[in-house]
Amino acid sequence: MSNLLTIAMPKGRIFIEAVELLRKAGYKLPPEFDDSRKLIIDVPEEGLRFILSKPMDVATYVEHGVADVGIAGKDVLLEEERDVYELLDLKISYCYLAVAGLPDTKMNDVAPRVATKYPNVAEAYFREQGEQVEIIKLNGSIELAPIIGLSDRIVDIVSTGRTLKENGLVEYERIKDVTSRFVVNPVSYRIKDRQIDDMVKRLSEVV
Ligand SMILES: Nc1ncnc2c1ncn2[C@@H]1O[C@H](COP(=O)(O)OP(=O)(O)OP(=O)(O)O)[C@@H](O)[C@H]1O
Ligand SMILES: O=P(O)(O)OC[C@H]1O[C@H](OP(=O)(O)OP(=O)(O)O)[C@H](O)[C@@H]1O
Repeated sequence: MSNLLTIAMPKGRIFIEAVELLRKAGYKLPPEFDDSRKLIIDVPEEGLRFILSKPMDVATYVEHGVADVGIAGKDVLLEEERDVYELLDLKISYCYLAVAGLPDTKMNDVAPRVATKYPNVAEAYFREQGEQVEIIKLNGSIELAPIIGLSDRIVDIVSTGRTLKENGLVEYERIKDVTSRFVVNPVSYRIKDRQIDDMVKRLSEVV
């Protein structure tokens, strides 16, 4: 195991906010963070190794211990239920999970279909509502599904609401608020408790 604390960072929209937060917490991160294609960036002066992964994969790296800690969306943690400790709500990348569809439509009585990138979240939500639905897993552009007749409803992320609006869809129910969380591998937390507690403390002072 490396002496550096390895942190799995989500590429994409959370990345910029997460880097900003770390800098606010006093970590000196080199300019290569802001414009790089590198997937592993060591910052030995801070005792840190960053690995840059797809947002959906952060908790996988942390669960397997190849990253000690990570920053992951609550949506991903709800969907995947990984064996990681969620130590801090970083309160960045705010959005929420919602059920949406075409306006003024009812779900099909027979085998209603729900398209989503979050099959487990959607399944659990409709089960709780006592509705049996067929889940159709998509990987993006979820809003297409009801428009072209692939599904009756979608379960997806809403932030500004612009994507729903511009595609003529409306929100039916709000499922869960989502922000990014600081997650930790349980074994790393035992072995590198001092480094991890220090990071949690510094981050919690700036969230
Ligand atoms: N519109 C949004 N506004 C704010 N936060 C969002 C939004 N969409 C997603 N998020 C949050 O950001 C995380 C990463 O979303 P992003 O769209 O960058 O990932 P992705 O769709 O998995 O990546 P990619 O588009 O590269 O496949 C999500 O897990 C969620 O927590
Ligand atoms: O309410 P808004 O501010 O419009 O944001 C919501 C949109 O953002 C996300 O999509 P993303 O941009 O990640 O694209 P994707 O379709 O590839 O998932 C999400 O899946 C919605 O489509």
